[in-house]
Amino acid sequence: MERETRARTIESDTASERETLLRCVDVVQEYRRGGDGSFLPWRERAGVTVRALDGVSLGVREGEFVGIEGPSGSGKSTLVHLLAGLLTPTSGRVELAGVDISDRSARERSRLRHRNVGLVFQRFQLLPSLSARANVALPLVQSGVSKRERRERAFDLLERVGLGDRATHTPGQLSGGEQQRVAIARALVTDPPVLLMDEPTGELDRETGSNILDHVIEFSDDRVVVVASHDEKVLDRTDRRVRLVDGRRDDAP
Ligand SMILES: Nc1ncnc2c1ncn2[C@@H]1O[C@H](COP(=O)(O)OP(=O)(O)OP(=O)(O)O)[C@@H](O)[C@H]1O
Repeated sequence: MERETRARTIESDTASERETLLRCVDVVQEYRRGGDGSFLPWRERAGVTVRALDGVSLGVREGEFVGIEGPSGSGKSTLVHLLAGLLTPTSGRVELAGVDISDRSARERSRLRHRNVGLVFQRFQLLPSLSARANVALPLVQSGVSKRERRERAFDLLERVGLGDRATHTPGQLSGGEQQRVAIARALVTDPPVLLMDEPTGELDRETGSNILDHVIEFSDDRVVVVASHDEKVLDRTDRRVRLVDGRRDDAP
């Protein structure tokens, strides 16, 4: 469906008809230097926090394709990681598919993420020893889908991103753009209600990037898609943009 038509359809729905599948309220995210909580030399212990997000709120309804824009270091990736439950906020609340995940254990967040979220990262995070098809099928193993169905669904997704003839190649035999397309196919294979992407088109040429976005837009019709990007061609195709500057929203929410 064309962007304009979709935007009108969404506007004409009432709030109660379209569920807010993703929400964060007043989230603050601070990192210690070293970020992962690793040991710090005593001299560095004082004043070592970086406030990456400073009171950000956002709600995304099903059917919406939302872009997150902002300068480098403004907190875009951090927000995507929080919405995916890969991080828990220093303060504030994150809800995924109606569940408050802010204080859930890592295991529970992982379970909710697996059920609800497809993720595409800046670096593709494919397993180097597996074929493209096995990489795409991987999330289905955890879901208990039969081997035959896994292969079929993975192959179907690879065809949709234009890589049907590369199904048996390993990531090392694929270009950066092809690996990115494998990563996008893997994010879609479980048919998740929420798709989160961090700079998904960085490695893609204009035409391939545009084709991939066509798939994503089709996919977003009754789901949530959030994309963090510097790419105007991507942001132009979203329903709305959220702008971050220094960890705060700089648009009119
Ligand atoms: N693991 C970490 N440990 C410490 N600081 C971090 C960590 N991750 C991000 N930061 C800091 O948090 C701030 C926001 O980073 P983030 O990666 O979210 O920004 P971004 O908008 O995605 O940037 P880019 O567009 O360059 O990818 C930056 O100041 C960054 O240096």
